[in-house]
Amino acid sequence: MSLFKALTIAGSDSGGGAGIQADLKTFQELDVYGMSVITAITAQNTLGVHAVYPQTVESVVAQLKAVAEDLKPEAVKTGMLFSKEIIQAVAEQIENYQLKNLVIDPVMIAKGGGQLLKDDAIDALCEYLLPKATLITPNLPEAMRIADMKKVETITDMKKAAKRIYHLGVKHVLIKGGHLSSDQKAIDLLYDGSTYYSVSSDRIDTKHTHGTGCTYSAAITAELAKGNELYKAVNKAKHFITCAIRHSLAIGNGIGPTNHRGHRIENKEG
Ligand SMILES: Nc1ncnc2c1ncn2[C@@H]1O[C@H](COP(=O)(O)OP(=O)(O)OP(=O)(O)O)[C@@H](O)[C@H]1O
Ligand SMILES: Cc1ncc(COP(=O)(O)O)c(N)n1
Repeated sequence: MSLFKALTIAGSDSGGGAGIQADLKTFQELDVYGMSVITAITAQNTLGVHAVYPQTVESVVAQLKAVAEDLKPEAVKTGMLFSKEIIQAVAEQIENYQLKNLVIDPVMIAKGGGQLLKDDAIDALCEYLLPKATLITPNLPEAMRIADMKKVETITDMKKAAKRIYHLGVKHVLIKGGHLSSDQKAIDLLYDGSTYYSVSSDRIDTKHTHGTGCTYSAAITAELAKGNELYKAVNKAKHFITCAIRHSLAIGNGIGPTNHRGHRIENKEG
């Protein structure tokens, strides 16, 4: 049996619910061998981000070279990238090693508060990384910033933002609807430059949604690593994240994490 490999380039969440930790748990659950390049260490728990310690560009490049030269991932995702210097270095190495199936989760602000991408880094993300990517997965506030719109709050806004982001050079845009009003389903909108696809689930009534975006983009990356085409990978990942939210964990005193074993519980695998 083939063993597929996926790489996450992201920040560490000491609380284990988001970032590198969520990504590696997701890869493991989906039977994909996981590797990591750590861009920043955060001191974080369910209540928020206490401190951010960015890695040097030298450290990020060394980690990426070590993985790319030996282990050769079939798919790669980026999460917290923090600065324009790190973004530029990551983009150069992705080009250098011709890494394919690139998924960008443009993480900006943590759910509990805490800036994970500097304001002056958004332009670098658009200029250097988007043209190399198979998919970008912004939530509504991130879509608003990247599309340079005043608001993204409705499905109509999401369609307009997706088109604007597509024209920055990325192959597909998936705008996540977790932040839509709470009486609406959890509708995500996928756009490939010609057609809009709705990827939807019932909205689950829980406050424990720490790491939903990281887990979702990691699941898409794992499914791409296994050779699934994009639309199928997104649909499989939507099932994975919905199970993870339905069985999310009420641990800590704030916003608890999703449960990466949720899909097993629903399949009665224990
Ligand atoms: N309450 C919910 N019930 C069901 N699905 C949800 C809920 N909240 C979010 N989702 C889904 O979870 C996925 C992640 O979307 P979301 O908008 O929460 O991302 P995000 O804000 O980037 O997450 P985070 O910043 O917490 O990592 C999407 O598929 C979204 O529709
Ligand atoms: C290292 C890291 N990466 C990403 C997130 C976003 O996740 P959330 O918005 O659920 O806090 C985070 N909190 N920490």
